[in-house]
Amino acid sequence: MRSLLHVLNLSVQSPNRPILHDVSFTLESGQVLAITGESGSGKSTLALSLTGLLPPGFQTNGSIRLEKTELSTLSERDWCQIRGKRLGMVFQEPMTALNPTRRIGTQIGDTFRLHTTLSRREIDTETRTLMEQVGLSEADVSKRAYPHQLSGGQRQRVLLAMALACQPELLIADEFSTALDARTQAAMMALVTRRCETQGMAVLMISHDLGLVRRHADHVLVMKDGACVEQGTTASVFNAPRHPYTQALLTMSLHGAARTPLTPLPVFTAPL
Ligand SMILES: Nc1ncnc2c1ncn2[C@@H]1O[C@H](COP(=O)(O)OP(=O)(O)OP(=O)(O)O)[C@@H](O)[C@H]1O
Repeated sequence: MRSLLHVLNLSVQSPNRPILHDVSFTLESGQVLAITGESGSGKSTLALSLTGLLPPGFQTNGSIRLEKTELSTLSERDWCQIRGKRLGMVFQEPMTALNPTRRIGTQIGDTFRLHTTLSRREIDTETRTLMEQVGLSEADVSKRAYPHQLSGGQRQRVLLAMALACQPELLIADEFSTALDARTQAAMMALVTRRCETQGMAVLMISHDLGLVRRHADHVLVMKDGACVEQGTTASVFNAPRHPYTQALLTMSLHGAARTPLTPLPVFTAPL
């Protein structure tokens, strides 16, 4: 296994105040790292820093290295070569990530058009295969459909297809399965895990769902107030949490109370 992502002393400052403080971790290829912590602890800010998508006016310090590429100083032009190709992303709200005016097949195909030299026919075949892999069979969803014709879960599947299209080295998934039903969530995670095993893809998943984290992550990093309070293998963090905050999170989760104080309930988008 090779070391893929190195984050060293990453700090992020919004125009008003510091948000992340000296966050450091590494992620190896083929491994799943879960970032967890309560609402407002900085998980999404971390995901945005790793994808070069922080809002204007935010400043970062420290290093984010994807193998030999330093990401923290990349120009927007260079980012376009990395996002969608070496780095796949799936975020929480599929409707904002998809273009409402373009058919879903076209949007999946765009990823191939942008990053590969595949012919039109090959892109068509790849798009169909990917749609099947994420559970969007032709019988249920046409690739000619528009995002608004899909349910929230189907839109998340489209986003996952786009993220996986170019076989990225790293997938960053921010609460992407939170709004999915248990069966769909399990199917999507199985697909992601298979990519880790067969292609060595690494996954940084952000989730407040400790059950999901325990089932799927190899390592866990716990965040509080923009800092990492604990990190380690999933077994060590769950079986012998050292930090009182981690202990409290696990206790709340055990008693089914985690969701209430940690994060608002997910918003479901009903099928149209
Ligand atoms: N665009 C922004 N401008 C200013 N502050 C922001 C912005 N986005 C996030 N923050 C602040 O940064 C802190 C961390 O927010 P972030 O969304 O990263 O937390 P989170 O752990 O992902 O929370 P959640 O689980 O609710 O998504 C919060 O205090 C938030 O108010």
